[in-house]
Amino acid sequence: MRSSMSFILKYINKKPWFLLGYATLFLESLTPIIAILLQRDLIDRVFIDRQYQEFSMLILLYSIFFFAPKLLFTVRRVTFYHIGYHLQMSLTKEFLLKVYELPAEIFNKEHVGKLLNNIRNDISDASDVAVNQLMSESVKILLTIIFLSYSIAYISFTMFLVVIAVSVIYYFLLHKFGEKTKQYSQRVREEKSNVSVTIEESISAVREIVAYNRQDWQMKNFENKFHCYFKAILREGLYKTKILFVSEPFLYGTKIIVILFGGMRAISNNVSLGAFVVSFTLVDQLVTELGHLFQQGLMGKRLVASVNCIQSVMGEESTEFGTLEFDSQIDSIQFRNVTFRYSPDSEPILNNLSIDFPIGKKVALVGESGSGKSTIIQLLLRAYSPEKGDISINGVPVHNYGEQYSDKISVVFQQPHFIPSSIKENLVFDKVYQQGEIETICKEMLCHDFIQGFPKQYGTEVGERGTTLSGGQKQRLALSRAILKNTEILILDEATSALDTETEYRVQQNIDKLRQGKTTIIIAHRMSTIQNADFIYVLDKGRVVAQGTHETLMTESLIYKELYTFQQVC
Ligand SMILES: Nc1ncnc2c1ncn2[C@@H]1O[C@H](COP(=O)(O)OP(=O)(O)OP(=O)(O)O)[C@@H](O)[C@H]1O
Repeated sequence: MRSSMSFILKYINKKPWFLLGYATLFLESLTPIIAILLQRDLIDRVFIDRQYQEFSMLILLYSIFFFAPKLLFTVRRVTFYHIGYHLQMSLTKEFLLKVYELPAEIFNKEHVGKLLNNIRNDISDASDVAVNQLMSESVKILLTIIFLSYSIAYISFTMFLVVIAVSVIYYFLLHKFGEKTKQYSQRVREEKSNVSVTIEESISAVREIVAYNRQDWQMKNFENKFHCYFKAILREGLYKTKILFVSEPFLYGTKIIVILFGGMRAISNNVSLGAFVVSFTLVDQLVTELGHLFQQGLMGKRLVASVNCIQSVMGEESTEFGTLEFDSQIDSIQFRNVTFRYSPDSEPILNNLSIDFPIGKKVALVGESGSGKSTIIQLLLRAYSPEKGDISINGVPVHNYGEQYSDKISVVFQQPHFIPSSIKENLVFDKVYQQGEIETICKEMLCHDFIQGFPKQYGTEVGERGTTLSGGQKQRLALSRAILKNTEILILDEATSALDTETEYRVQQNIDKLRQGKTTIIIAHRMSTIQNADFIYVLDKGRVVAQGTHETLMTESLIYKELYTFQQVC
């Protein structure tokens, strides 16, 4: 638990707030005990010794010390919530930054739903348990236990020894039950995460599920996952009940011992009636607080489980990029003898592949589905590293460049993503462009008219994944975004596949005009899209099998000719 706490502490940036929090917490722990101790004077001096003149003063003091903790509790809560929310925010930010740095293969292993679950549940759970429970509530309980023990020792040392014995036994119980509790908690987390993943998938694939009438199958799938989650919760609950079965009788047994022991001493006049009543109240309170501390100990195990889940992502190795400045113009893009596979036990996708992308030209990659075209793009975007060979720009391995690398390349995929914000925001991101500049590009990409057709025009909100737009509209918007960025390299990976042939032709013409003299790499199954490229690479099973212009390939490459003629026939 110590390592989990030190992990959390790294992200707390509101340390001065602790001062206020702990000052109120100190007073909040002390004041109720003073209120209890005042009861002894109330009984012994007012009721037994009949000093009635002290009655009103003692009642006033009692009321103050009785009500003060309620006020202090509110101040403490607000203070620690403040710390907790800031912790949650900085931890989430760090988590997201880490996700951006992760190598692409993580997203194959770790489901996006799982990552979302980390953000939604584990981070908020860890922040809440660490700050509001362990740093606040546990410290308050510990302080209360110390004050109570001191007060008990002051009244009766023998009772204090009983209390010590109870504490020691509690400590061993916690040790015995703690590890198992952590395991049950972890299991609940995993099952909950599986349920989240299933829900996330059900919603993302809603169209396919309805179209294929798979609702019942999906519900069954969800039921199975939920059943496992429920079973995990049940097991955790049963275990918690088992803990209560052991700890509760032990608590009540202690109270009975104190009544017996204290009562006998009061009967034999060894302690005053007031001292007996107060010491019993103190012990009663102490035993309750020990029970709370025990629960906090189990909470600590919950924290460890949450932190473990967060660390499983935060602990992953980030993709290592260099820091090399990238100010110069691009004059070469080379793949040299590149071999690549997605996982060590699978077949290579690219086989000793060498490509020189001509600079300032429109270059196309064609080949059958699965021949490795998109993989080449992923490697150029540095999402993966090759197993063998080099990928370099201006003779420097691409991984050596720093952040400026991404300013050199823009990319449009077949299914572009948008942030839930306005069309304009999605076009510019954090860059500043004149409205006229944006509109000119949008006109060229044939999306200005449909944007103007929306009631809020460029201020129209697009939902997550651009749900308010059609497939073709999304692609044209994504093209505008990329063209606006005006990078030295533009990659279009099936970027116009959702457009009808005529619109695609017009958009392509305009891209060619705007990208004159700049490097554009294009992948498309529709041969008419790539036909006018300056240079075409034909791929087959991860190798370049032919290269040249459309005219030369039609005479020299059987594969290319077949791809072309087949589409003409269809
Ligand atoms: N993330 C991935 N993890 C594992 N295998 C992958 C991954 N992406 C692609 N592959 C595999 O790599 C091979 C090449 O895929 P790639 O997407 O590069 O081909 P492509 O030529 O672009 O195909 P298409 O024209 O259908 O888009 C395929 O066999 C595919 O199954």
